[in-house]
Amino acid sequence: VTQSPVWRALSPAQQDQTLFEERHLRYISLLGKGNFGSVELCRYDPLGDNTGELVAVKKLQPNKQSTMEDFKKEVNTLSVFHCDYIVKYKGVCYSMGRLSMSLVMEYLPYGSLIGYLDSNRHNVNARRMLLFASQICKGMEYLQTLRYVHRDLAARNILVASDSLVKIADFGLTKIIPFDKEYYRVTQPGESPIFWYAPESISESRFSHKSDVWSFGVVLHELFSYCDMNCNPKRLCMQEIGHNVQSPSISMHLANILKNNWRLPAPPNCPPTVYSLMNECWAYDFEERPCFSSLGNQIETIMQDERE
Ligand SMILES: N#CCCn1cc(-c2nc(Nc3ccc(C4CCNCC4)cc3)nc3c2CCN3)cn1
Repeated sequence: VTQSPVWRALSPAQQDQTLFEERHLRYISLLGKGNFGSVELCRYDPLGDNTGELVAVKKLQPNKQSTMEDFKKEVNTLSVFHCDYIVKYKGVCYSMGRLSMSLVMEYLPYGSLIGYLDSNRHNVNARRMLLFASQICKGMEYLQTLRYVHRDLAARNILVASDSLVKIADFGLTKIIPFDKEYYRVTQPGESPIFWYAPESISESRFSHKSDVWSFGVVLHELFSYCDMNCNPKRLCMQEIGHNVQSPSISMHLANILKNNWRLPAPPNCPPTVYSLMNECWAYDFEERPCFSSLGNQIETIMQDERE
């Protein structure tokens, strides 16, 4: 279509396929809400005949946590990624005369890993979980080649494209590591998902590919727990810390129990090889943690054994 005479007649702005006109975005339903804003299911229907494509539109809720500046960074970050295991950027939609903007992405029909595993627990076996884990690994390996740290790797931010494909989403907290350092130090830790954080991230706000590896270990735990809310990482950590402990000393208590070598317990029926992989990711010293490429190889090996 982009070489037809009709197309050639359009102006460059009209040919820009990453620009979505608000008047053609038809709201269908709410897909997710967070401290970032909200994600809506819309149909982009310029012909007005319901033949348009379904898209996921993330609208920014400017609040104390996330500003328009952060949102623009998130849009720019996502727009440079081209990877089968990272949710696809489609473009932006400006409204109120460029005063507000929305991020348009591919719509993944099965939602987040949390809802999917909870409702498909009987037909998702260890092999399929390892397939998902290896895809997340490949996505993280790709991010690492571009020097990005995700900083919010968690099952809630993994989306399910089909019964055999998951993708990493939500790059609201993603940072690029400066060329002369091996880590990123955050100044203003907002709403921090500390139960997915490595010890050095909790106590020094220090983030690196190795802190993403720690979070990947927690995602493995969520996977093999079928994202059961009764044994999610936050609940298990709070049980250990003591439910009566209040913020902000929770992070200090969490840092302490991790320093004393407490770790999340093995999920029920979790293969011992998978639990030891989690514990490799949870090495206290970040230099001892495996890199994503070695994690990917180990997962492939375990998948072979699971097949036999
Ligand atoms: N990550 C992150 C946190 C923010 N967030 C992202 C999305 C998102 N959801 C989908 N798809 C989606 C979502 C839910 C359902 C159902 C599940 C059953 N209950 C009813 C709803 C179905 C399909 N596709 C996306 C996105 C972003 C790009 N493409 C939602 N929240």
